[in-house]
Parts: sequence; structure tokens; C-alpha cells
Amino acid sequence: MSRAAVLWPLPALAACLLLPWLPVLPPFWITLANYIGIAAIVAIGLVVLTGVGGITSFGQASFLGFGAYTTAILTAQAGLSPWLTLPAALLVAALAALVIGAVTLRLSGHYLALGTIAWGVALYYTFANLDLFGRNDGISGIPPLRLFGVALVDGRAYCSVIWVGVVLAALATGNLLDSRAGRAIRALRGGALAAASFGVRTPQSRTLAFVYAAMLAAFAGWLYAHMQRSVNPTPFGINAGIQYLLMAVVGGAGQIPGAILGAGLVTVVNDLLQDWLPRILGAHGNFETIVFGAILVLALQTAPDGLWPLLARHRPRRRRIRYDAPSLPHRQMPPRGSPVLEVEGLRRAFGGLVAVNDVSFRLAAGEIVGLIGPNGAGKSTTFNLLTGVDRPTAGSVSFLGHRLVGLGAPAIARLGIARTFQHVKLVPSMSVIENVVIGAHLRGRAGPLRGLLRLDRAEEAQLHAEAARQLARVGLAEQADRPATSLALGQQRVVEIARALCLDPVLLLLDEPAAGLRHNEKAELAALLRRLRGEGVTILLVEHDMEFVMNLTDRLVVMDFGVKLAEGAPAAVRNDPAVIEAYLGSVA
Ligand SMILES: Nc1ncnc2c1ncn2[C@@H]1O[C@H](COP(=O)(O)OP(=O)(O)OP(=O)(O)O)[C@@H](O)[C@H]1O
Repeated sequence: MSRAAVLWPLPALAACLLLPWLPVLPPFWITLANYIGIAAIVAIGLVVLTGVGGITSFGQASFLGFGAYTTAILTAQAGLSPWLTLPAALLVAALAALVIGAVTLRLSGHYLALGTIAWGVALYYTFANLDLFGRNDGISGIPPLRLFGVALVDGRAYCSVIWVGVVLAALATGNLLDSRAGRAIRALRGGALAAASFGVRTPQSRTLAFVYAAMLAAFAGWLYAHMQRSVNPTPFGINAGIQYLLMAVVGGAGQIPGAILGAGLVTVVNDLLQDWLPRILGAHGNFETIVFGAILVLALQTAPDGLWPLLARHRPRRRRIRYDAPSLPHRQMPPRGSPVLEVEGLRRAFGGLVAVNDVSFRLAAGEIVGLIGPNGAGKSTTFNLLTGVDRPTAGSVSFLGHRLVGLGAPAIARLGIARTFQHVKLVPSMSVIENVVIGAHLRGRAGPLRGLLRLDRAEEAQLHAEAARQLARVGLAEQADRPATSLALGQQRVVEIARALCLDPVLLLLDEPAAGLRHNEKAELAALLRRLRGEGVTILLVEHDMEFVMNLTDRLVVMDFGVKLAEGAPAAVRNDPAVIEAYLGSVA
């Protein structure tokens, strides 16, 4: 990353400490800035959860409530110091998020969004109806924060504290998203299946995003409680939850500056509307909610990625690759010719349709085998069964002595099976190299905390250097920083091969790798696959380009209507009458 990207917190912190004291800023602006700062922290959490992780939450205000009520109870009622209650507030929110997440994160799409509304409403009524939370009156008498013995009752001093909080939240979130755990969260949107095939435990990544966003909201709630010095349920209801989501979406849900921009815009507009609408309409009511609904629809239509990407469209994000980073350790390859994969009686029925019907074959270390057959023969389904994306109805698969049936995709990836997909699965919002690094997920160890504190730099340098090496190996080094989906489809398939190589695989499953490649690109791909074979990698490839398959493979397994039709050397299979009739007739 550039020096500017690393050093931005220093001037930002200085500005937070100094700007609120400028006498030209009227107290009203300072109060507004305080509300914007608190909202910005919640919206930054939504960057991780919604913008990056793709999990829409209308209930974020509830976690603000957990933070605010925890400190209210512990300070106003139990007499603890406010600073001691911050870890307690974060812990309570994290535990609540774990419990709520365990129930709702199993859902997806609209069901998940509806689920967040459900618990958002339920928690509002919990705060409003339990004596513990002071019912509708809430809890008052919350002490102010104290710093160096001085009570922060002045709005300007509190403004500095809140905005230092915003900078810290932005810094931590930026670090998290730039880490191994953050990459796993980023891969959830559009690439969850692929990420799981490279060892990412996607349920855990979703939970991490949910808990992290909840903890940031609780931090904002803690700040809010000590600013207001009293809490009641109103700011933690579903209306507030919708506004936080609006802030993230309007600003640019996937970007941290966008969250701050959105928090500023929505807070200011909300304030103006609350002031002006009753005057214009001559009546009181929550009219601003109606206007916000209209703004959200308009914003989604005109700038679906939010306003920030429009402002910062031309800023390329390049990472300096440290090629001197030590190489990652390599896996021991099995001796050439030894058994690698044994598939016995594999079957997969989808209702009445048997997509794979009693298929058996074996692969030996260091051979390239083609799995061919007409459209709908069951080739991709076989790949899905081998990689744990799908479970067979019957049959067994053994890989280097490990039984694969019943193992999930991450566990199978860990054993050394990497794959590419028939329908390319790259994360559209990530660069080519970031997509490729996902392939090396299992070769790193850093957890979210190391990422948050930026103690993972040496490992990240290693992972990126490995990705860069694999990109160079497949001839795409020059494209490393381009958005993945800006490449031609054929090249995207080759990026998938680089990603698969990052796993350091024993067995490589390639689903139509040559589709969309030009003649010379196919020749380069064939040369690469031969080199990999020379290094002991075993390759099973599905491919419709018969010339490519015949010239490259050592053996062929032919499928038709789910059954194995033939198996053997390419020349023999080519002359098999059953195969000619089923599939090769036109080229034989
Ligand atoms: N999830 C599913 N539900 C129902 N049917 C499915 C499912 N997945 C695959 N099938 C069916 O199973 C059969 C085999 O499909 P599969 O995609 O494995 O074939 P294929 O050999 O890879 O074909 P192609 O070369 O066209 O990709 C097809 O008839 C397909 O419609």
C-alpha cells in the first residue's frame, strides 16, 4: 500500500483533536458532528456486514442499544467507571450477535433481511418493556466520560472523543478488510462457493462480519449513552435501523469513506427535514421517514453503489508485491504413479434424474485425465461430488487414503484438491491478484485479531507474493491489479487456474479450462498443464475441445447420461464405437 494509505490516520487524528475547538464552529454544528460521528461508526460496521459481506441488516440499532444499556446499567445503577464498561458493552453485543447470528445467518436473501427486522423489532420491545432497561422511560443519571480527571461534559471535547473513535473504527475496519479474514468476508459476495472450495469457512466468515458490525454499533451506543447521559428505547428501534442502513447504502456500502459520507448526509438531511417538513406541511409527524424511503429508492436507481464510488472513481488501488518475501512451504507430492483418487460406484440422483450413475475410475499421481462426454453427461456434477460442493447419493471417493464423502468443501481443499469452475466464479469487486490470493487461504494462519492489529503483514506479503508467482506462471502477471471481471472470459478462466495453483494442489480439477481461449492461448495452457504434470501434479479436466483433450491427456474417462461409457488411452477411446456414437462421431 502507498505511504499515504498507511499514514492517513495521523492527520485525521490531529484534525479530530483540533477542529472541534475552532471558535468559528457554532455549538449546533458540534452537536450535529457528534451525531454524525456516532452514526458513522455504526455505518462503518455495515460496510463490513452489508457492503462487503452482502448481509443486509435492518436491526443494527439494537446493537447500539446493547452497548448503551450495558453501560447505563453498569454505571448509573452499579456505579462502575464508564471506561470499564466499554469492554463489557462490546462483550455483551458480541455475545448477543453470536446468539442472534446463530439463528438468522442461516437465512439468505430477503429471508435474512426479514429476519433482521424481526429481531430488531423484538429487541426494541424488550428494551421498552423490561424493568431492567427502565421500560419506556429508560435509564438516566449516566455519568459523563472522564479523561485525565476531567469530565467530558463539553460538546467540543466529546466531539474530539467521538471522532477519534471514528478514526479508530475506520482504521481497524480497513485493517480487517485488508487481512486474510477480511478477504474471506469479501469473498462472500459473489464468490462464497469458490471461497469454500479454497478452505474458507463461509459460515464463520459471515458470523465474524456480523459480530464485528455489532461490536462497532455497541461502541457507538456506549459513546451515545455517555453523551446523552440517559437512554430510552426510541433510538434503538427499527426506524433507526433503517436509517443506519440508508447511510451505508447512500454513501457507498462497500467503502469506509462512503459510510462516513452517508452518515453525514443522512444526519444533516434528517435534521433539515425534521425542521422544515412540519413548517411546509403545517402538521407534525415522522414525515422524514417517508422522504427517506423515496431517497433510498432514488439512490438505489441512480447510484446503486452509493455516492462515494462516484467521487473516488479514478483512484486505482495497487499493492506493492514484495517478491523477496519467503516462499510458502510446499506440500509433499505423492510418488509418481501411486494412487491419488479412487472413485467407486459414485451416484447422484436429483429426484428422478440420475446425473451420475454408478461411476468408478482411478487417478494416479502425475497423470492428466480427461473427463469428457456430451452436454448433460454428468461431468460437472462429478466435480461437485469430488470437491464436497454436493453429496453423492451413493458410492465412495478416496483421496490419498482419506474418505471424502461427508467432508465439506473446505476440508477437501485442505487435503490438496483445487478446482476451477465451469461458470467462472471470481469475486467481481476484487482485483485479479486478490482473487488469486483466496486460493492460498489455507496456507496462511492469521486470524481476525492479527489482521485488525496489522500484525499479519509478513504473512500477507508471502501470500501475495505466491499469488503473483502463480499469475506470472499462467502468463497474467501484467493483469494483477485489474478488476477481475474486466478480463475476457477466457482469461478469467486462467485466473481461476492461478487461484487453484495457489492452494499448492496434489489434484487439480479443471472444468472447461480452454473455453474462450484463442489458439495460441490454448497452446500456452497445454504447455503449463504439461509442466504441472512434470512437477507431479495430477490433473482431471473436463473439456469440450477435442483437439486440446486428445493432444494433452494420458487417459480419458467418457460419460454419457450419467454412466461411464468408456475409459482408456485417447487413441483407443477415439475409436470406441460406443463413444463415436454417443459423442465423438463428428470429430472421429
Ligand atoms: N442441482 C441440480 N438439480 C437438478 N438437476 C441437476 C442439478 N445439477 C445438474 N443437474 C442435471 O444433471 C445432469 C448432468 O448435469 P451436469 O452439469 O453434471 O452435466 P455436464 O456433463 O457437466 O454438462 P455440460 O457439459 O453441459 O456442462 C443434467 O441433466 C442437469 O440438468
